[in-house]
Amino acid sequence: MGMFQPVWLQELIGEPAGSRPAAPAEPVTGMRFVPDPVLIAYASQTGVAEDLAAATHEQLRGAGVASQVVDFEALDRAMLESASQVLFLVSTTYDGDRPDMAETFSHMVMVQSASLAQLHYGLLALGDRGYEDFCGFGRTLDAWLQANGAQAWFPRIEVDDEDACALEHWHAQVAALAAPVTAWRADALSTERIA
Ligand SMILES: Cc1cc2nc3c(=O)[nH]c(=O)nc-3n(C[C@H](O)[C@H](O)[C@H](O)COP(=O)(O)O)c2cc1C
Repeated sequence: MGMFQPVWLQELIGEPAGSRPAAPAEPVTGMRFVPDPVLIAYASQTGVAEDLAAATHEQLRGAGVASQVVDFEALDRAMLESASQVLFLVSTTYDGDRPDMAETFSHMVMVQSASLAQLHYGLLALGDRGYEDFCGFGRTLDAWLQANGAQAWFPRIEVDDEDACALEHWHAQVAALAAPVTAWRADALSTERIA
């Protein structure tokens, strides 16, 4: 085979190991929302995750991204299997347990498998390092999502006692996901003006 293979052929036949320098690992997809509405799902015991879900909803509204807030009481497998992008905000209570509003979801949905290969998500896990099982429910939920094929946009963000840095990191990640949407809309608008 000559040196100048078309790219599609190189991809088809592959290349011997070590024939080109290792490329940096790339995420499965870009860090961006697609133009579907974003589902914001929260599980909260004392209201912190609920308030953060509302703040995230406002943030997306400001960025021109449609979103819908739902609590874990209303969340079911069918909703997740038909969603393309979800932001989860969940706390841990009792001894590393889920909030009460996530009880049915835990017992009915998380004990089974689901088809979540189409799902991209971000997860904010609220907890307190003073408890033995830090962010227990957030970690269990994350493991279940991944085991069922869902793809995280970024590693789970864990929040110790409402730590401001971790919360800033969450909002920055949401802004990064929304930025291309905002840029795309601005671009479409300017194209319309020119036309
Ligand atoms: C009774 C009680 C039990 C808790 N148990 C845990 C726990 O096991 N692990 C943990 O990481 N955080 C635990 N926390 C901390 C909460 O997860 C944290 O305060 C969180 O911000 C609460 O969010 P929420 O208001 O949305 O429920 C507990 C808090 C309370 C009041």
